[in-house]
Amino acid sequence: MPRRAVDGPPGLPSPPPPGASALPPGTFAGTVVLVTGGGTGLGKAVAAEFARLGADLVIASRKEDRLAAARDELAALGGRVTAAACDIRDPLRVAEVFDAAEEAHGLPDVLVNNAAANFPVPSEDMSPNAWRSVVDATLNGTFYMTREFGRRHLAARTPGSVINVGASYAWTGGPGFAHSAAAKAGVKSLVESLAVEWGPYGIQVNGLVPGLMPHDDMTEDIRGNLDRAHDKDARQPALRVGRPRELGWAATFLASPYARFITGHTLVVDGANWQRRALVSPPVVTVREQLGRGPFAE
Ligand SMILES: CCCCCCCCCCC/C=C/C(=O)SCCNC(=O)CCNC(=O)[C@H](O)C(C)(C)COP(=O)(O)OP(=O)(O)OC[C@H]1O[C@@H](n2cnc3c(N)ncnc32)[C@H](O)[C@@H]1OP(=O)(O)O
Ligand SMILES: NC(=O)C1=CN([C@@H]2O[C@H](COP(=O)(O)OP(=O)(O)OC[C@H]3O[C@@H](n4cnc5c(N)ncnc54)[C@H](OP(=O)(O)O)[C@@H]3O)[C@@H](O)[C@H]2O)C=CC1
Repeated sequence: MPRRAVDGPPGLPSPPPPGASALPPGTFAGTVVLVTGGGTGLGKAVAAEFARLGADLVIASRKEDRLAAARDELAALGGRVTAAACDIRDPLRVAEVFDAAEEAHGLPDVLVNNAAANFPVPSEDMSPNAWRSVVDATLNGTFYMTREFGRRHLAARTPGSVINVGASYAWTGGPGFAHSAAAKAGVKSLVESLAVEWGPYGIQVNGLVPGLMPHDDMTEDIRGNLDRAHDKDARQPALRVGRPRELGWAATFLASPYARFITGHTLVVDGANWQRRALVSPPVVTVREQLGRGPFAE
């Protein structure tokens, strides 16, 4: 397949079509993959790529209706799929999800910590509970899931692979998303700590960062702000946004036998958008203005 038509548009080429897999058929046969937030958006896209390669799935999040719909969609790709309702901010519920997974399929071999909470808000408007809500789901929930996975594998003396979905503002900071950026920085740090702690036990821990990958499940808050940023493709060095399946292919690679020596690494799938820096940038627009908010009033 040519990478680009001779007279095609500039920018990075389009990816293969939906339904294509990045690895040999059956790469994950006999493997169980647990994806948090696997009922929507990028989590569902990641789960789908594992299913196409033969994995059984456990998808976990809070809303049972969305989980049930996704379970049926994912099961149509071949494997067995269990949906587990769970708020990952509750460590007891997290343990119960692993119990349910073990009962239905055996201990998951792969954990994808994809669930997160986020909304744009100027920091001066953010309530303590808003901060807590986002950090609790994004950082604490990721730790509770990872801890449970690690403890069970250490006890069973079995190898495993953890993939933590991050965001590039873990490195750069995220004006308008201070809670999420701080939490994602913590998630990235967890990858680096736990890869070293658990390498001796055969457990890989990697990070995976999507660039802008719009999808139909985006929350109203995020979608609303995205819709205001017209011409999204032209604002990326790739001259296009990412496709959720591109994250799925990267996740399957990181968890595959072909990546056994990769751990403690965070792979960014964003067409180099986060490295876009200039000494003279576009004029500063405050977060309040970007969000269409009036002057701060206590
Ligand atoms: C500025 C530039 C814009 C550019 C746009 C580009 C966008 C690209 C972003 C790319 C990065 C994306 C990263 C992601 O993480 S996307 C994942 C997003 N998905 C989700 O968040 C799904 C789950 N989310 C939720 O369930 C909810 O949205 C919520 C996070 C709010 C959690 O729900 P929960 O039930 O736990 O919480 P509450 O509803 O009780 O609220 C808790 C407190 O938070 C306050 N809150 C809620 N929303 C807002 C808001 N929009 N602004 C300010 N404050 C908010 C709420 O009032 C509660 O606080 P109080 O008790 O003090 O009132
Ligand atoms: N889309 C993008 O462009 C980008 C996304 N990301 C990251 O990708 C990941 C997926 O995002 P995306 O698919 O876009 O967003 P979604 O809003 O579609 O996914 C978030 C998922 O997390 C679940 N979730 C949220 N809170 C909890 C909780 N407390 N307990 C259990 N599950 C929870 C939600 O399910 P439920 O409501 O049922 O609980 C939902 O399925 C996130 O980590 C996000 O930070 C990073 C950069 C860019």
